Order: sequence, then structure tokens, then C-alpha cells
Amino acid sequence: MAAPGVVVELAPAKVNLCLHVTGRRPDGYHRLDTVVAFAELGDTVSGDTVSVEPAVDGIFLRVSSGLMPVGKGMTAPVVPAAVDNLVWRAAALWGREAGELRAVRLTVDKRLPAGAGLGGGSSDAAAALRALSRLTGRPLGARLRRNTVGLGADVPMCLEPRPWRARGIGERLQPVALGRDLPVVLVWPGRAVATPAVFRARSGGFGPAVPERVLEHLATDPLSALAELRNDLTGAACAVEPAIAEAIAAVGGLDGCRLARMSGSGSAVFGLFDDGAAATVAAAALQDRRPGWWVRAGVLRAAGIDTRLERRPVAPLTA
Ligand SMILES: C[C@@](CO)(OP(=O)(O)O)[C@H](O)COP(=O)(O)OP(=O)(O)OC[C@H]1O[C@@H](n2ccc(N)nc2=O)[C@H](O)[C@@H]1O
Ligand SMILES: Nc1ncnc2c1ncn2[C@@H]1O[C@H](COP(=O)(O)OP(=O)(O)O)[C@@H](O)[C@H]1O
Repeated sequence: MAAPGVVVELAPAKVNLCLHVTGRRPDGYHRLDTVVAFAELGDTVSGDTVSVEPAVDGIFLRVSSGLMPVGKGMTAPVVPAAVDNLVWRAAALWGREAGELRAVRLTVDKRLPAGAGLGGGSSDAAAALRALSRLTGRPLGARLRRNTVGLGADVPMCLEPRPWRARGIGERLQPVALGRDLPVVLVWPGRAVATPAVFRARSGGFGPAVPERVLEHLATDPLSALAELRNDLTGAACAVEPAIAEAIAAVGGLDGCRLARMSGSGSAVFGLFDDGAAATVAAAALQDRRPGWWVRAGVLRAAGIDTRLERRPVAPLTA
């Protein structure tokens, strides 16, 4: 093990800038073509360990949801506290693939709404793996990276939070050049939707992939390029949860908003702005009008996110 200490990783919010449903695999999973970017806000996952003997074998997981929005009328899935938590499952995967874990304590602070299409659980799992890699001094091997798709389709892209085009069910990753940072307002209308329900509610055929011409255009004029793309799950998600349509209309009507769209399978919606100050003002105005919604201003980083939040010494773990 590396020197004892604590590492804190940001688990940034994932935003599907577009999501095209292009087909269906024999196992029922839908083939997607999506461009994602990550916002500089999210959950945090901290990990600590000790090298002093005797160490305690095993994984300790603590989930704090104190920062997650829970308000009157909101519906959000319960974030599992133990073995069903994606952080736990990520640590178990690490144990199988990269070696035994001794006295590792992982703490998740939820700040992102769960089941919102912002990939919080996937981002937490990826952050846990980065934390374990830093704590143990062992790199994330290629096989481990590949196998993270078994935790969730979005986990591979969350390992390195930067703009990606993802195909297949999310595992075929290709870096994308986003011309500049994009100020964003993220809005969750207080109602979660379950991903399987949205795919089930989808009707109609499949759409075309993201044209190469538009991908190239993202590097020069991302907002105009994105206007040519779509989220094919929007209609189905709005049928399951009408509050999403309300949120898209509200975000689209904010001063300075250039594009409003749903992320992933919903229910979160994002608005893109030219200007960070306008995004902050618009977010505050919307939060005032809709106190029951979760509204945040942030930035989608073209260069990706530096997820290392801090590193400081910590007292040894006791049994
Ligand atoms: C839709 C996306 C887009 O980024 O994100 P979210 O909205 O969840 O953040 C992802 O593909 C979410 O992938 P993943 O996290 O693995 O989805 P899960 O919730 O495990 O999937 C639940 C169910 O949804 C359906 N499903 C999911 C993904 C996919 N490409 N095709 C599907 O048909 C399947 O019925 C699956 O059993
Ligand atoms: N660490 C975690 N954070 C959030 N949800 C989790 C976590 N671990 C497991 N889950 C489960 O994963 C599901 C999807 O959560 P999340 O990733 O936040 O949503 P989405 O897939 O819509 O982006 C939730 O129903 C929740 O019960």
C-alpha cells in the first residue's frame, strides 16, 4: 500500500449533450450515440486506508445523503447504503481485478439527485476506483477499465471525465473536441424517472447516428453544432414524468439560455449559456421561482475535470 492518507475525488455530474437511440442489441439493450461532457460539480467520494499493522481487512462504506435534495413532493430513489451501492460494487470489482483491499473506508457525499440522468451513481463508482488507485499506488488496468461497464453503462466514460462520444451502450468511447467551456444550468424538477421505464415507454424506430460533420463542428461552434442534435428519449421521459417538459420549457425561457435539453433518460434538464455570469443569474432566478426544484449553475469543461480535491494525512483506522 502507498502511504496512509485520505484522498478525495470529485464525482462530477455527467451531461448527455445529445442522445441518439440508433438500434437495439439482441439482449434488449438499446444502442446509443451520445456526446457527454462533465460539470465541475458533483458528489464526492473519499477513501482512506492505513499501512500500520494490524490492518483490518475489508471495505467500509459510509453514504451520507445529507446534501442531496429531499423536499416536499420530491421523489428520488433511495441511495443504497451497502452492497447495492455502486461504490461498494466498484470496490468489490477492484478487489477481484486489482488485488485484496485492506482496511479501506470509502465515504460518499451525495450532492447530485439520484435517478436524474446525471450519472451520479456511475460517477461515484468511477471516483471510488480512482480513489483506490491513488490509495494503493496501482494504476487502473485495461481489463478493469473494460469490466467497469458491468457496473453501469456510464462508468467507463466517468473514469476520465472529459468530453466523449460514446457508442454501443456507452462502452465505445472516442474523445471529442469541445471548442470551449460551456456555462450550464442544471435543473432537476424534483421527480425521478427510472431508466428502464423510459426505454420501455419509447415508441417508434431508430434515428441516425451523430453525423461526423456535426462532431467536427463541436470543436469550432459547439452551441450551433448541438442545436442539430437531439435526445431521442425526451418524448418517452416526458410521457412518464410531465414535470420534465415543464423544466425544459422553464430552462429554455431563461435569459441568455441558448439550448435547453434533457440529460440521459431524465429527469434532469440542462441549459447552455454563452456567459457564466448569465447562467448564475438565471439559475438564481429559476430557483426563486421554483423552490421545489434543484437548480445549479456550473461549467462543462472542454478540457475535462481535475477530480483530485485534496490529499492530507489521516489518523489510522481502528476496527
Ligand atoms: C440512459 C443513460 C445514458 O447515459 O444514462 P442515465 O439516464 O441512466 O444517466 C445510460 O445509458 C444508462 O445506462 P445504465 O446506467 O447502464 O442503465 P441502467 O439504469 O442500468 O439500465 C436499466 C435498464 O434500462 C434499459 N437500457 C439501458 C441502457 C441502454 N443503452 N438500453 C436500455 O435498454 C435496459 O432495460 C436496462 O436493464
Ligand atoms: N452511489 C450511488 N448514487 C446514486 N444512486 C445509486 C448509487 N449506487 C446505486 N445507486 C442506484 O442507482 C440508480 C441510478 O442512480 P443515478 O446514477 O443517480 O441515476 P441515473 O442513472 O439516472 O443517472 C438509483 O436508483 C440508485 O438506487
